[in-house]
Amino acid sequence: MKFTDNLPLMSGLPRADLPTEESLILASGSPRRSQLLTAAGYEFTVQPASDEAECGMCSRETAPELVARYAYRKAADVAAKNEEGLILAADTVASCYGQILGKPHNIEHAEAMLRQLSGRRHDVFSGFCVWSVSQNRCVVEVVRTELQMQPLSEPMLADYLDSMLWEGKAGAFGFQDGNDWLEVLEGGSETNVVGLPMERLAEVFRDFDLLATEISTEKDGPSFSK
Ligand SMILES: Cc1cn([C@H]2C[C@H](O)[C@@H](COP(=O)(O)OP(=O)(O)OP(=O)(O)O)O2)c(=O)[nH]c1=O
Repeated sequence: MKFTDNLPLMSGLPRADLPTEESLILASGSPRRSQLLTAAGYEFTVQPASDEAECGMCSRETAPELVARYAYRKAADVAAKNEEGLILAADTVASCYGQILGKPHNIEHAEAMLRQLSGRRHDVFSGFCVWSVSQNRCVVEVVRTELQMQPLSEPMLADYLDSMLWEGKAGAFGFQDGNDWLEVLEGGSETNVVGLPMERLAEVFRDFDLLATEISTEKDGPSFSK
């Protein structure tokens, strides 16, 4: 089987007007998030958050709580460096039977994650934060998508590990990398799986005035449970 990172879901992505006059700043180094925003027709600059924004895993934290907290921290990190701007940050993890799977550290870690997911249902959660520096208000949202991974044969697993496409991807897989190895069961946002739920993002831009809350002084942002 040939694997390529090709984001087949690029047409017809929803786009909404930005809720403030500020320029959009993507606080993420993820190439997928840039590609999705570009494909939807947004203009933006990229300022990845510093690595420290994504640290400190709490043992009792659920996957949606974690991605909400990281998205908020990444947005806060970049907001602190800008006098104005509409900051967009996100974080994505996979979750399988309560275990949170982030980005693999190396090929052995990637293999262990893929063996764990093989043939199983699991969830992908993306949290995102839209933060207006001029208004000092933000929205944090989390979207869940449930997936079924086909059982991976040994040659398929070896091919995918050799391709190195797992690098930098939560759960060590790219939804965009295979042909039919992953099926969406519920929460049908394919863009959510690859790092940014474009449908919900457009709604949040549209309803920002209603949804946004004052930025608190709390380092990890508003408590989030879903
Ligand atoms: C599940 C899945 C994740 N991913 C990617 C999206 C994210 O880039 C990455 C999860 O890591 P994140 O920590 O969410 O993002 P990042 O490190 O790439 O970028 P930044 O922290 O600067 O925002 O996994 C895919 O590309 N395809 C998939 O199917």
